[in-house]
Amino acid sequence: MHVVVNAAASADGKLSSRRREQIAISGEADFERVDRLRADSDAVVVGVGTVLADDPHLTVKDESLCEDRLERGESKQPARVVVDSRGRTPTDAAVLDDAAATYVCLSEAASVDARLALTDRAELVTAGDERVDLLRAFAALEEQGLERLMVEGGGELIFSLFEAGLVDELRTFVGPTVIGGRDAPTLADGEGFVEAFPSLSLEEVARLDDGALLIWRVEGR
Ligand SMILES: NC(=O)C1=CN([C@@H]2O[C@H](COP(=O)(O)OP(=O)(O)OC[C@H]3O[C@@H](n4cnc5c(N)ncnc54)[C@H](OP(=O)(O)O)[C@@H]3O)[C@@H](O)[C@H]2O)C=CC1
Ligand SMILES: Nc1nc(O)c(N)c(N[C@@H]2O[C@H](COP(=O)(O)O)[C@@H](O)[C@H]2O)n1
Repeated sequence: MHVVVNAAASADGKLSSRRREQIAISGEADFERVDRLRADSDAVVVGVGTVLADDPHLTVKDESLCEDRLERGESKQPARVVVDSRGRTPTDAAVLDDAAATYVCLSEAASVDARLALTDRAELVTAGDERVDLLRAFAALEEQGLERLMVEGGGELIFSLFEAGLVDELRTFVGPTVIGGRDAPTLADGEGFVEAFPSLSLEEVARLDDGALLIWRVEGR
C-alpha cells in the first residue's frame, strides 16, 4: 500500500478558517494537479469532519482522466473512503451518491441504527473499539484491492495517520493567503507530537499558481 497525504494550506499553515468552512486555497493549476492525483489513486480518503464541514464529492472532475482510467481497466472513478467512528456521515452526503464506490470505516462504537442507515449506500468496514483503528482499517481496504490511497484531510485524520506510521508521502500546496486563528484547522492537529517527530525528506519544490507545491517523502517508509 502507498499512502499520499495531499492538502492545501495557507502561508500560515491553516487548512480552513476557524468557522471550518471550505476555502479555495488552491488555484486552477493546483486543482488540476489534485484531479490528476485522484485519477492515479485507487481511493480518496477523508475524515468525517471534512464530510460534515465541506460535503465533498471526491470524484475526478476531468472526463478525459476518467476515460484513461477505464482504458487502464480501472473503475471510472476511484473509490471514496470516510473514516467515521460512529457513523455520523449524513445519508444525503455527496460522498454517498452513486458516482463511485464508497467505504465508511467505523468503530464498534457505531450504533446499529447508524450502520443500517449507511449500509445500502456504502461498504462498511469496522476496526477499533471507540475510534477507528487506522492500521486495521487500511489493512482491510488493502484486502479490497485499494493499494494507492490519497488522503485529502482534514487535520485530525492526517495527524493520526502520521502517528500510526501510515503516511508515505506528503504533498502540500502552500497558497498566497493568511487565514490565522488558534482554532483554525492546521495540516496536522490531534494531540500533536512531543517526541519522535516524523522526519521528512524534501523531494520536490515547484512554483504553482501563486504559491508553492512541496513534496515530502516520509523517512523510514
Ligand atoms: N485545505 C485542504 O486541503 C483541506 C481542508 N479541510 C478542512 O479541514 C476541516 C476538517 O478537518 P477536521 O475537523 O480535522 O476533520 P477530519 O476530516 O480530519 O475528521 C476528523 C474526524 O474523523 C474521525 N476519526 C475516526 N477515527 C479517527 C482517527 N483514528 N483519527 C482521527 N480522526 C478519526 C473523528 O470523528 P469521530 O470520532 O466521530 O469518528 C474525527 O473527529 C474542515 O474545515 C475542512 O474544510 C479538509 C480537507 C482538505
Ligand atoms: N486541493 C485542495 N485545495 C483547496 O484549496 C481545498 N479547499 C481543498 N479541499 C479539499 O477538496 C475537497 C472538495 O472536493 P470536491 O471538489 O467536492 O470533490 C474538500 O473536502 C477538501 O478535502 N483541496
